[in-house]
Amino acid sequence: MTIGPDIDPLALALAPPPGETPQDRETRLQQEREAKKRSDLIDQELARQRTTEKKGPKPVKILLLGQSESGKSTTLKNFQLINSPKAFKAERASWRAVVHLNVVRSMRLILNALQEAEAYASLPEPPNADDPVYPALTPDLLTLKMRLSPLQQVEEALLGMLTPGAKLSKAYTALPDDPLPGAPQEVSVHSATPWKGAFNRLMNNVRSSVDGPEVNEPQDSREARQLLHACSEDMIRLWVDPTVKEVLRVHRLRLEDMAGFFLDSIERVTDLSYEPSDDDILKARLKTLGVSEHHFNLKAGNIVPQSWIVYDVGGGRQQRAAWWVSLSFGSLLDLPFAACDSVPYFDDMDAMIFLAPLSCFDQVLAEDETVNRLEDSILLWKTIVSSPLLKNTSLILFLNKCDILKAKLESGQKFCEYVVSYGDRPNDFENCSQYMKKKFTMIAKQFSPEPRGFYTYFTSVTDVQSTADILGSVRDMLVRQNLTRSRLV
Ligand SMILES: Nc1nc2c(ncn2[C@@H]2O[C@H](COP(=O)(O)OP(=O)(O)OP(=O)(O)O)[C@@H](O)[C@H]2O)c(=O)[nH]1
Ligand SMILES: [Mg+2]
Repeated sequence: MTIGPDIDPLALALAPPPGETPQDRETRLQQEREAKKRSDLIDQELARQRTTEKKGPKPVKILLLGQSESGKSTTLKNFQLINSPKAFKAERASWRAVVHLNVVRSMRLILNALQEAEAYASLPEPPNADDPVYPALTPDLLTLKMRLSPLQQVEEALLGMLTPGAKLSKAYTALPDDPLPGAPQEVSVHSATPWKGAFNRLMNNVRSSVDGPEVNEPQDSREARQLLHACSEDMIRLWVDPTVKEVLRVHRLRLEDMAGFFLDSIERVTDLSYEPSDDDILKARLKTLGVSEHHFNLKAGNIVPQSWIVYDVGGGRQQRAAWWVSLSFGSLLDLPFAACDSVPYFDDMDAMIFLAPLSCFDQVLAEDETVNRLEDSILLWKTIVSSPLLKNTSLILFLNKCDILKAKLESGQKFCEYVVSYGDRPNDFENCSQYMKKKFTMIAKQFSPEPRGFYTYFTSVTDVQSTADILGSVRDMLVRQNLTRSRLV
């Protein structure tokens, strides 16, 4: 057959074969229907791939876990410092307010201890044998105490500016052995409250000038800083006073071991031109409530930037109750306090960084003074590694606060008095830290439902450089892990 100009080749190709029987026709139509179905499926798959490519590859998800004050938010700050330095810098004004709140809280703890010493002194009867014996307060100290009363006003003003959602956590009152009603509490902020944004917006119109660092600063903020600056000398006098040191010793309050300690830098941090350094920001303490997610674009070597999401949670006892719900039911977002705008699931995490502060071997929980902090960390670790929901999540263990552990051991604090199983091994950092590493590793091996990636680091996450190195190797390891997983898929 020849094809002439009046013959459509397509119609010819689609035409039924000559001499087709009804049965042949049915078979042919059936085959055509199946071919169409296959073609539609391929089209759908291509469309899905195009959408996924537009959205970019699946982000790497990391969950930060650990008890309160273990260093989760400080680790997050390191992520921000490395990966979003501009945003980190832009938030300095907010962190300055937190540093100031930390100073005020330390001061109020001292004033509270002085109050107790005064109350004991005024008792008509001599105290019982096991009552604390406080030194007599000098008239000079009583005057200082009175002169520092405006600090409460500073605290209220700073809190009010940071966010109406910020509140004084009840947790602090449980710290001293016998807390007085009205003891200064720890400042916390709910992760649902965009506190840094709110404060920065307040400061938005602030511009630098030769007259002062921030001429358009809101009046409340300026007044709070001026008041704190005016109290600076009195605060220093109070902090270095030998009677105060003795009162604190009797009160068993070591402020220098507490989170957010800035009393050795009062003059610097209350200066009117003070800008917090990176180290100050890492040291500043703000208790986390709820869950928050933070997005980063990370670049490793020649690999295209990868999107990472880091989840920070509150580690207090009450906050943890919610983790258990998540470990049982999956979603963090179902929790009443969650602040995430997408739905994060524990079982969808690529890795979990668990922070166990080794230095807390001689401390008890703020929420329950019958519980040793290190023991609490070990139990928490056991529960988390046993969770079936996290069985595919790589475990990254940060044995944290190594700087404080070293200092404590060097000052003669005995590890074996608190960790009895440590026995008569040497009381030095090398041996104590390796002992704890073995303990945590054994639990991970024994209680993990399935074999999984497990990496341990000795950390001091307030140290910017060493933490940057560690987070760099965590990043490389997760990039490799993801590549291996995608090849396997
Ligand atoms: N010296 C020292 N201080 C640390 C270290 N890690 C954290 N800190 C300090 O410990 C305090 C508590 O750290 P955070 O990161 O706020 O603790 P968190 O785990 O987020 O606590 P919650 O929000 O209550 O769950 C902060 O003042 C930190 O500066 C460390 O390795 N060394
Ligand atoms: Mg936190």
